[in-house]
Amino acid sequence: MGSPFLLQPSRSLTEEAMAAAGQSQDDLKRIAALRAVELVRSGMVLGLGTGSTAAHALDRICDLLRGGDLRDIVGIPTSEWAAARAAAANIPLTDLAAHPVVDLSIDGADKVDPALNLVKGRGGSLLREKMVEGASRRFVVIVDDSKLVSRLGGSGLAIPVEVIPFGWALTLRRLQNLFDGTPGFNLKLCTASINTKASAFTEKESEIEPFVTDNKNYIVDLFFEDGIHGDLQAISDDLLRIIGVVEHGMFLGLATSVIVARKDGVVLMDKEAKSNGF
Ligand SMILES: O=C[C@H](O)[C@H](O)[C@H](O)COP(=O)(O)O
Repeated sequence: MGSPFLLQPSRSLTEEAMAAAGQSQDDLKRIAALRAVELVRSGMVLGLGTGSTAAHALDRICDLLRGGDLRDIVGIPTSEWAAARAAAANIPLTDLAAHPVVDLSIDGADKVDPALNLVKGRGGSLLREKMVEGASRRFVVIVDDSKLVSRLGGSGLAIPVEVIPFGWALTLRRLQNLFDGTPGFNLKLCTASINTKASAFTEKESEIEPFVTDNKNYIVDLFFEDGIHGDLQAISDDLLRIIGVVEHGMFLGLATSVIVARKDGVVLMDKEAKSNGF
């Protein structure tokens, strides 16, 4: 990994641990975000993440631009939310057509497993996130330690799958069939379309139908009582083979590092060394 991306602690671990003690979850998100933004250099093409943790990174980038510590940044937003937030912060925006290679993406995650596989998309923008972060030389994930899991798909949190409204009932049945017989498996469709925070879930097709009336894609949630067992890549391939499925929220092998803010300090997980205290 090249030196521009080397994570150097800005303060001692002890000092950071003291600062983190007694902090709220949002404070921990901010701490992780600030550490990630230390990797941003003038002139970079940045992937701008979505969600409450990424918001702290955007705010910090904005402050650095305002203070003249960063210059010539262009950002590729991973959602309409990120675009609006970046525009308000005067971060110039671009897209993957103009910049097919992104220097650095910084984004939160819903869950992170020990191999740095992620679940993302609970904020409703998994497709754009996967496109931008998949095109990034480096993808740094920022989380508080509540996001760490031993296995994806458990902890009462679903794997979101984006589907198109056309033929939705057939797509749902195909998804159901894929995991038929999997212990603890349950499937629900969010009663909110893509790019909106899910507000309710339902399993009954009669309740789903009224919501599938526009041309927006929808999120189907796959619940696994005890997490996903088995080969995640094979499951990903099976999901993407279902016609009507656009993308899913498992981000496998995309994160280059994860910055975890805990009450006792900040931990870096990266591909070379799975869990380095720093
Ligand atoms: O679609 C949303 C994104 O994947 C978010 O990065 C993810 O949901 C984490 O969000 P937050 O930082 O708000 O917990």
